[in-house]
Amino acid sequence: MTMTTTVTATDSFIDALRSHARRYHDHHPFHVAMNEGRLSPPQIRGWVANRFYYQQNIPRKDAAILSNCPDREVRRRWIRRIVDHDGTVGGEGGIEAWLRLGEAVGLAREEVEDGRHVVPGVRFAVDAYVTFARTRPWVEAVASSLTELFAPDLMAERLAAFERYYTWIDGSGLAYFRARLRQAPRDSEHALEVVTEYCRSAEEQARAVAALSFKCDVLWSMMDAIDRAYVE
Ligand SMILES: O=C(O)c1cc(C(=O)O)c2c(n1)C(=O)C(=O)c1cc(C(=O)O)[nH]c1-2
Repeated sequence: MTMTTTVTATDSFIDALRSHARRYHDHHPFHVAMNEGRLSPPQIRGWVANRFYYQQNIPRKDAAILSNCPDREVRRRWIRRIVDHDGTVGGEGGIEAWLRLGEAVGLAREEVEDGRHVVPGVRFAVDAYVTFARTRPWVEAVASSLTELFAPDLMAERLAAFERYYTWIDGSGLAYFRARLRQAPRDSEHALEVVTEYCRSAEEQARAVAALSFKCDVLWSMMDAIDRAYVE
């Protein structure tokens, strides 16, 4: 009886999390235009340069989670995310791969790294995500990473769109997205294990769901700011 009740509560919790797919940024008009091949080279460049600010800050966000997390088993797996983005030596890691994407779309490394193209709304949204991870309970920060449940479908669609429509971009520049196709499912599976383990009460589960809503807002706000700067 207790068992059945627990399973049902966990299932509806997972459903509530997964239902956020509806609010994911793949539905944003800018992403829709990107995946339909309707963006110009300057618009693609604007997106790549702005998204770099997100990439740059993901390891700091994950380090904030590590610093707040008392569970050694969780830390052992979570630390992998930082290594994935930073690499361990020069020339490796997701941030480097994103810089190469920048080069492939015609942006000099320096102009991506120094953030000169980053618009205020993107900076504000990314900073809010890092602050959330620093200041909220670590399990909520883990829950906020669960947008990655929805990322692989978008990555696959994006890869196909780039190969089909944006043939002016050298295919080697897309390595970042290929790597995320493997990493995102592994990461989101772990994050889902953690939140289902730690969020048992209705209140804890509601806070996890709210954290994921917040993160959907972060991603959506970034797209709004990019859209405003390069499309409208
Ligand atoms: O391009 C995208 O649409 C997209 C979305 C997300 C996401 O859903 O948060 C991430 C990424 N990419 C990504 O590359 C990445 O490394 C990443 C880390 C995280 C996170 O919250 O910890 N999300 C994402």
